[in-house]
Amino acid sequence: MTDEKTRLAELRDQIDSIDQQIMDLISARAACAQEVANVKMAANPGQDVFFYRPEREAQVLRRIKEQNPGPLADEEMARLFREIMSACLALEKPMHIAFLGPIGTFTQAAALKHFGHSVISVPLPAIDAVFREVESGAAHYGVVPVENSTEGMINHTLDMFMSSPLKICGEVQLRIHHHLLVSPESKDQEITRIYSHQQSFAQCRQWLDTHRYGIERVTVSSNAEAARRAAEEPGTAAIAGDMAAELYGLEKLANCIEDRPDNTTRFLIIGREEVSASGHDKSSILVSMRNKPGALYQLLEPFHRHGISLTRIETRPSPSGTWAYVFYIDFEGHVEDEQVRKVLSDVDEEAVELKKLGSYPIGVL
Ligand SMILES: O=C(O)C(=O)C[C@]1(C(=O)O)C=C[C@@H](O)C=C1
Repeated sequence: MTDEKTRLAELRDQIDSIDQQIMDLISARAACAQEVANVKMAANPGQDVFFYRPEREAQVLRRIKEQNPGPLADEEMARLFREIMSACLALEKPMHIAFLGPIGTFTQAAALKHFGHSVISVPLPAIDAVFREVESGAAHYGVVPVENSTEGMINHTLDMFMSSPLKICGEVQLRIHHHLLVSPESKDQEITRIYSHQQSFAQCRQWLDTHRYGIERVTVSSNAEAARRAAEEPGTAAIAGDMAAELYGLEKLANCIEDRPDNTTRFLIIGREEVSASGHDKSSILVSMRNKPGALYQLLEPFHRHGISLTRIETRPSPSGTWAYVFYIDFEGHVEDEQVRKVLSDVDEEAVELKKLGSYPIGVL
């Protein structure tokens, strides 16, 4: 044998033996998770058992990122553990996750990034349908988009919280890369029409005006639907992401055409229960104030006084009357924290209505 062959054979023997150890350890971990499920069921006989623990998952993934010795990148190591935990949770209870579909959307990519690939993901046609599926108990959790770094808030999602009893259980951010996609048959043809979702057109406006000026742009209900049409109609293209391209066998005419290279969408995980503190959390509330001078100051002043950082404030028209407003506020901390408790009590005194939408771990992945 040559030196190369000898050395490769040695290294591959080492890899085989390490793989065996990894497998034994993953199996031991999975058996532990099964036992955790037994303990949870025994402690809550006849009740709804919450097998998925977002705060615990966030703590596990944070520790992995902190203690990762390399050479794998922290994100890569966390992704591997994300999948191990996903498989362990599926052993405890297979999770049904509703998401804004159809399959191949960025929301599905966000759902899989957050929960891993061992969940059953259920596509639904609209944001309110995702809420209803979780409210009725048909799905354990739901995933909906809430804001994009280029285009701003997704108002439909914010407005759903005014009437829904659901809680926010988590958040996940996804870098959004859009491509100009065509079917292999259309690759050498003239493109006369481009399909996409209205948000994606907005995120690629400058690129389209510069590189495909004058071509008809047709808005459809999702990027995946755009990809489906481009796959079926010769001479058309779609703006969509990698998942949709793969699903419909499309090729890239142009790669990463979003106007801002940091284009990111934030998604919320919605569920029926409150999440305990993970040590690095965020909270969301909806507040309506009396329409009087200084109302906004009165609302924000307690946050300053108690040293709580706001991460977002949005104004939405109130369903209760013309020119009345509801504020949607995200801030750092958990409702179990002393300072947050004080802020919320001060805000509650001044507000017409205060609705706590949930405290949840700040996205780890
Ligand atoms: O710690 C638990 O409660 C578990 O169920 C175990 C485990 C894990 O695999 O680490 C699995 C699912 C939960 O979402 C969190 C953690």
